[in-house]
Amino acid sequence: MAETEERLRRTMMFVPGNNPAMVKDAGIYGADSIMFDLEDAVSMAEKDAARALVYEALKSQDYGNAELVVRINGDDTPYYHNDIKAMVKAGIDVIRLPKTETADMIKTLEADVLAAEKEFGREEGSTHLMAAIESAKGVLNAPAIAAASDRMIGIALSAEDYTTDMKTHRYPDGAELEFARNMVLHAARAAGIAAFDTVFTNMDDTEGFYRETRYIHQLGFDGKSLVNPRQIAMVNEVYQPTAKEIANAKNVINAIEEARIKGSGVISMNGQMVDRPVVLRAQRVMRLAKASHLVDEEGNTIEK
Ligand SMILES: CC(=O)SCCNC(=O)CCNC(=O)[C@H](O)C(C)(C)COP(=O)(O)OP(=O)(O)OC[C@H]1O[C@@H](n2cnc3c(N)ncnc32)[C@H](O)[C@@H]1OP(=O)(O)O
Ligand SMILES: O=C([O-])CC(=O)C(=O)O
Ligand SMILES: [Mg+2]
Repeated sequence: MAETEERLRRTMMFVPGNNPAMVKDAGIYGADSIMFDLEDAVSMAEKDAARALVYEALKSQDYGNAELVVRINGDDTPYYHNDIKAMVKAGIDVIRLPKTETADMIKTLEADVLAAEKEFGREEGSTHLMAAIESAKGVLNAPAIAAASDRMIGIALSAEDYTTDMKTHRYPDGAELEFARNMVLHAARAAGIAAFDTVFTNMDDTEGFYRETRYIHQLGFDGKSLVNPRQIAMVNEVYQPTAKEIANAKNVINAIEEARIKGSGVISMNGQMVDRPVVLRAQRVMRLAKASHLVDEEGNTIEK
């Protein structure tokens, strides 16, 4: 992937760090990002064993092109420093801080990660960060959290803890999450990083999962945190562009290329103005189409 090209992050799947079979096989399902969990999926008694298991897996398993993320334990726990050290030593791509409430928490994490990179001889700055927003305070501070470090690649809403903090619970229509979703999304976009929607935990409610995914796709989220591999294909299906969107994107890209050759940055295509934002959207559609195996590297439609 070219350095400047935006990475697709439609699916970030939680994998309980204390489950050897799940940790071993996590790469076979095609998630864009695999998120090993050392926090709430792991009981206190298993914290050290889970950290060791994930460390060994990162050193020995091949997870292909998936981005590798770990959700560490918070800085108010005795596990936080050991989690950071082990994961940086193992060369994790991204550390996800749970229950992030302030920009200072990210700045502290950044300093701790830098110290670990120096200690274990890893390239300084190579460990990226993301924050999970799980409380009213976190939501209100989301813009500062998202902009707290150059290492930040995204912020995620975590609705299970958030609705508990708000003294409510999750409803099918999601009205209780409207403000938080919009805050997280705007904070991410303003900082130029990715926005992730929260998990959907009722594995039997396929219709509800599709409804929620279509909704967050419409809002503009990059993707969702997931708890089960069966959810990956459903998210990809919602995020894959339609044949009409792909055809239109190709026309836009061809038209702007012709305009560029003629020395112009804006042209009219079937009565519609085509300029930079339209081109950027078209390029994103083509990236999604490639990732969804609907077109090849050259942009030609793959016949099914
Ligand atoms: C609020 C929060 O903090 S959420 C984040 C913390 N929670 C988690 O991490 C939970 C992760 N998810 C899970 O543990 C499970 O998916 C459950 C408990 C939700 C459902 O479990 P099951 O009903 O057994 O799932 P299912 O039958 O779909 O499993 C099918 C296969 O996928 C595997 N699998 C299921 N979930 C995962 C996962 N998250 N990661 C990797 N593999 C998984 C199973 O091991 C099984 O593999 P097998 O066919 O080789 O035996
Ligand atoms: O990050 C998530 O979506 C899962 C989580 O911890 C929460 O909802 O509290
Ligand atoms: Mg949580």
